[in-house]
Amino acid sequence: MVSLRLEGIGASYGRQPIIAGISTPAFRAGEVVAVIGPNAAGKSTLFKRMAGLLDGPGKVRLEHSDKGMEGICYMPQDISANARLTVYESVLLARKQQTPSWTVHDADLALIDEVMASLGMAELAFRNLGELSGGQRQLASIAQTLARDPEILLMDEPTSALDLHRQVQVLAFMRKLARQRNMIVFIAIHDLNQALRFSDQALVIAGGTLQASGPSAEVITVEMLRRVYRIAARIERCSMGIGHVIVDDVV
Ligand SMILES: Nc1ncnc2c1ncn2[C@@H]1O[C@H](COP(=O)(O)OP(=O)(O)OP(=O)(O)O)[C@@H](O)[C@H]1O
Repeated sequence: MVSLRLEGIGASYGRQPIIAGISTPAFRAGEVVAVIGPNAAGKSTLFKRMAGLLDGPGKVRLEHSDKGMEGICYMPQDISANARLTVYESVLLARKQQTPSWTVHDADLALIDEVMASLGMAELAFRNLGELSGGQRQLASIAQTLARDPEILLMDEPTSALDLHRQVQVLAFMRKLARQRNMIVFIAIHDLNQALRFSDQALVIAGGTLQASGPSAEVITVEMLRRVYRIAARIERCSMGIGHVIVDDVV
């Protein structure tokens, strides 16, 4: 089963270094990894570097991968939808871009139906992309990404435009899918309570460098919140034993 480790990763825009020296332990198939940190910390830049969209020092080390770098799929934060396609067509197109032939098989259609049903968006299938709300566009983008059948998924704030019901639906689905399909799912996310609930591991990025990594409950601590986010907070366990961040003030 696939594993991924970062070794001294860096990236720049022009001459401006944005991230540097990011090394991690190995992440394993089935894990959801929350990538957290303040605005402009370098989370999207890290994803672009991991997906091979930016050059830079360091290595993305994959082991036991069937697809190599081809299996890394990046879902960007900004999702424009100018194409005159229905949601279904856009998901099918995303699926066929990954395969050598344009022939559509029953298995392709079954996978798309399953993904759209699991995301609770079957009723959007024949709507045009251009007429969707922000949240609906985000769901369409998630479906397109999943139809590519990635081994490693890099999702940049995939729930930022979704209502609470859909946030939980999508994050719970991603966690289930990571385990079922033996994927590693990295999710850049600002909601630390959702990170505590739905991720196995967390990476904290600030100022372009790695501040902490490890099991989410060990990484998202009162001390880290003060140091990295400059907030005074408590972390209290709910009746289900999951930690919740309660913010008292900025520091
Ligand atoms: N195309 C670009 N050209 C130049 N600088 C860029 C470019 N894209 C991002 N940056 C800069 O790189 C830094 C890191 O940006 P990045 O988008 O990686 O942060 P982020 O952690 O994802 O932030 P956020 O949480 O606000 O989405 C920022 O200072 C940003 O202004």
